Amino acid sequence: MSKTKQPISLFSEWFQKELNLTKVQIPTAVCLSTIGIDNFPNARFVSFKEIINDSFILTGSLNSRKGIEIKNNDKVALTFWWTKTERQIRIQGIATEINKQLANKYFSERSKKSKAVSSICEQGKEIDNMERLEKQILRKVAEDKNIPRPKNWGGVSIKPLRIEFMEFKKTRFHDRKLFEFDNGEWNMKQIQP
Ligand SMILES: Cc1cc2nc3c(=O)[nH]c(=O)nc-3n(C[C@H](O)[C@H](O)[C@H](O)COP(=O)(O)O)c2cc1C
Repeated sequence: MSKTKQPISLFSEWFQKELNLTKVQIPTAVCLSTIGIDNFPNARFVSFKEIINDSFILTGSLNSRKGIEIKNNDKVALTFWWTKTERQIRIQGIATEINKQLANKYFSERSKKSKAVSSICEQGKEIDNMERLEKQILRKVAEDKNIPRPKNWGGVSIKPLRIEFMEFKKTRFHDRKLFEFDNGEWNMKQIQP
């Protein structure tokens, strides 16, 4: 193993390059994998917000399936695939809940419609009456006042322990750099494609 460039700055560099080139609607999409209560892995796309203190921030409902799974097991994975630069980034790390102030900040940046959906819906629960639920959301949007952050809406900060950067090559001899955090520092090894 050799010491090398810090992976967080490499991530930011790669992300910025993709953002400069891509035209996709949600370039921040990332696959979040959790370990289910039933031990099945469970994956879904979410939106990557930003890096704070070398950790990756995501937001959403805390008592949905992903929230419950993270509370039960804080080991998670993130997988990015960027089509313009043909790069994949795989991250494994430990998730912790972000504080209320930060959750308030992210919630305040959401559109009124998103705020209304988050405050009315219990993400993942079965719908008894679709029409009633939609009406409740519309009523909430129409109310001429600020919608406060529901207690069950927040975010997680994922502290990475392993980050793999893969550059896809037409030759199939893909470039793979695996960074592992050990004893307070990052080590890198080049791994076979
Ligand atoms: C591109 C994309 C971005 C998404 N962003 C988020 C997000 O930032 N937060 C979130 O809770 N759900 C987001 N979702 C919805 C999730 O995929 C998922 O349906 C929801 O979080 C419920 O997952 P759960 O039942 O595992 O908790 C996004 C979906 C897509 C396709």
